[in-house]
Amino acid sequence: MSLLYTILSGANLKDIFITLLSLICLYIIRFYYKHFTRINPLPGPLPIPLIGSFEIFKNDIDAWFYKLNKSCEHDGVFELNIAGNRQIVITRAEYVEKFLASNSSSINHIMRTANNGLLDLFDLEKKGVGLNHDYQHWKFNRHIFLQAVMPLSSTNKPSQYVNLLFEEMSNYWIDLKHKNDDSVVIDISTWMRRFTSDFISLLTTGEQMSTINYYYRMIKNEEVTKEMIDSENFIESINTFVSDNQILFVPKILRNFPIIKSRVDHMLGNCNYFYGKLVEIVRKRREEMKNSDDINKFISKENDLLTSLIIANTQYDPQPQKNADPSLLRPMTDDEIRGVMFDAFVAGTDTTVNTFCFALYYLSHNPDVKKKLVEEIESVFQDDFNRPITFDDLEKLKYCEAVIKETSRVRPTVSMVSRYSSKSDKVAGYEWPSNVLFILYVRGINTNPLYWKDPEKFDPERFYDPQEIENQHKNSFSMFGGGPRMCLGRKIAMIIMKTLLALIYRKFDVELVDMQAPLQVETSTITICKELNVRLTPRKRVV
Ligand code: HEM
Repeated sequence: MSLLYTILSGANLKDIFITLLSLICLYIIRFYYKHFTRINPLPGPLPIPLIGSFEIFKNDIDAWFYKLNKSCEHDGVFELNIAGNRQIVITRAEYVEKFLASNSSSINHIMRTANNGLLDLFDLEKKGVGLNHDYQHWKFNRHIFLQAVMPLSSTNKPSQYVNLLFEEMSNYWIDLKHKNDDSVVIDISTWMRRFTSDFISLLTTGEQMSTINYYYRMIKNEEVTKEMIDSENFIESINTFVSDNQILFVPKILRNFPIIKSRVDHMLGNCNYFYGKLVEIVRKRREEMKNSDDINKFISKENDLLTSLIIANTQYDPQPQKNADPSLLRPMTDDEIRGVMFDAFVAGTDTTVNTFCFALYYLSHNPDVKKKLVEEIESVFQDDFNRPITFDDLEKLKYCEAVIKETSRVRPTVSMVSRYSSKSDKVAGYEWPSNVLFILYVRGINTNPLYWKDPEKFDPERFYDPQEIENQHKNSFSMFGGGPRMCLGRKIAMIIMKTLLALIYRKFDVELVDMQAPLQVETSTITICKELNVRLTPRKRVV
């Protein structure tokens, strides 16, 4: 330090300027030297030092990927540079087996990111599941999360919650309709964001937040309680995290650059608030359990996620694991539970909202598909259009499931899945060293004409007609990823979306307010439906 001071104090401004300029030039020369001598050069835009491509500052990264994918003519692999990191983008089904298989071939690519960004600053490097970069911690958290969530996925509970919340929400919609008009116009994406937050809250804690109620009261200009405001702030913090989480991957060296610093600081404040709330919830439940005079009531496979996480590997665990790896057999700490709860809220809310909104959009643009869906719903519920939808009903809603899958094919909410290699490996026909970031461009594969006829056409028969299902190319469709990092909430997500689609089309005629308007989307790590205005008209027989 003192040497630097001596040099600087003896130098004039011009010398400092020349030195700085020389250093920058050297850095640029080194950057491009490394770029042009890189291993396995692939087509892709020329990167800018430190930044990579300016497109990362745009709101819809997916639109950029989609365009690049087309211009690379479906060669199956191209490359990009984002924030100084080289990324190999895969768009062929044949090449993704290595990452998405459930066998040992995917073990070389188990991490999701390079971890040269700010994960540790946000205390995510060793926490939770989704962004966890520490193999042992990830394995433990994933094991316990899976153990807690899977039993719930085969009970009636998730459908019950959807029925309950839909009843509340649809009553508000009916109340909001104009007196002289039968219908109501709403931005369904805003309502559904609250719906899924209230749902995940019920699923994880057994307690409902009040965000649907808050939103209704805001529209009606009615008084809101402190509890409602707290719920709203809580979901606001989830939205902030989801919409700006690319900031976690900014290289450490850029952390204090002017615009980046304010975004990082804002996100830090947001995460601290979010973590604080979650820890509060965990501690409160522990306290309730400790003070309960009947601890046995907590020993159930139908527990909410939080209770299951607390009792996992304790004497109260209803499904003690005997043969598992010993490192997986300890109880979780409060901080670990907080990390997993964080994942449930972040990974479970926006993904589901957006897939649901996209389904409404495509159904409105495809009246024949909508007709077939409504016919299926009518055939399952016959004349009883008001009874709650059960887990058993969902089994019969096969076309409904095909609609959801087709929606995710043409417009996946998670359009990119990443993997970071820990060992050298052959991928997409090239030999790669370790520490390479691969992006499986799901939307590119899902709409690749090599595997799909008329790929842009919305046609749920692809997932309904047994012949079409039989002819599907392996790995040509992925909605929930695959292999050891496959989505942990996939079963619950399907339950929510099927129940919701059946409930809404059973009760309302759903139309887009503006059929000419394109989908309003924005992609950070997931594709978000920013707004979707629909007109809901109660179906005659149920009013
Ligand atoms: C339509 C709804 C959903 C979609 C499309 C979706 C999609 C995905 C995808 C593509 C991944 C990455 C998988 C991979 O890397 O191979 C993922 C991971 C994950 N999802 Fe979901 N998801 C949805 C709903 C949910 C829900 C409701 C939950 C929780 C209740 C959830 C929890 C998770 C978790 C914890 C991970 C991280 C797994 C890991 O890294 O090991 N997801 N999801």
